[in-house]
Amino acid sequence: MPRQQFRHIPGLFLDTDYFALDQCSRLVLQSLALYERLEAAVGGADGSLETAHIPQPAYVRSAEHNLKSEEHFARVALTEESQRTIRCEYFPRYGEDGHALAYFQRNANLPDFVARDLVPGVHGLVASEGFVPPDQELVWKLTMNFYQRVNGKVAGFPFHVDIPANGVVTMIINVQREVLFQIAKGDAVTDIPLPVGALLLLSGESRYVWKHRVLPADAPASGGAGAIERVSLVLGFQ
Ligand SMILES: O=C(O)CCC(=O)C(=O)O
Ligand SMILES: [Fe+2]
Repeated sequence: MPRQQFRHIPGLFLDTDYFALDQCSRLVLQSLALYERLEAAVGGADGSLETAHIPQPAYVRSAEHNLKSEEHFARVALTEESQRTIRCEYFPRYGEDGHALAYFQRNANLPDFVARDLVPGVHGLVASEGFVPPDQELVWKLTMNFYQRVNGKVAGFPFHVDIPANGVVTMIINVQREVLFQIAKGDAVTDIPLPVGALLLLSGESRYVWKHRVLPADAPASGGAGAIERVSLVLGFQ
């Protein structure tokens, strides 16, 4: 991994070109197809959404006055190849307008394309980097983030710490659009631009103590309201 480290941010690693552009395009198409299936499954049925409490450390909550701890989700079952049923929690609006999130827990619930095209390489990476022994079986968690155009911008993700259930190590795979990622502890904020194809790995202090966010990005001139303008895939393991 031709990785970058950040001397003052323990546990953070960046590979700016983990995936080639054609691999990213494929992952975007596969993610968008899945998004259509999630939306079709919930069918605008706000009434049937359940409530989840998303724990955040007190220092994140007090700094982000508008941060809600309650989010609404639907349990969605999807049929993959070979009639395999996978289940996820789908949050049609996670925190802010224009952000939808699907959360897949455990290997048996990973979408086919993620299990086939993403996890083996990422498993190899974390093993070769010494985060896990080579033969250790890992339990994977996947968050798919879908960001829409809102008021001329591509929606972002406000400051947060990834919830413990996401895994001991979390990795953001940026597949569609360059964005500005920021990571902060106290008042010290570090800007990290993520190009398409980047993999950013958060472990240790950077994962559990520092908070991070993705800023809204400039939206392209063309493009309809409601279109997904950015997808990110976040993998974690336990
Ligand atoms: O969309 C991104 O790049 C960041 C996503 C993120 O921080 C998360 O899913 O926890
Ligand atoms: Fe995050």
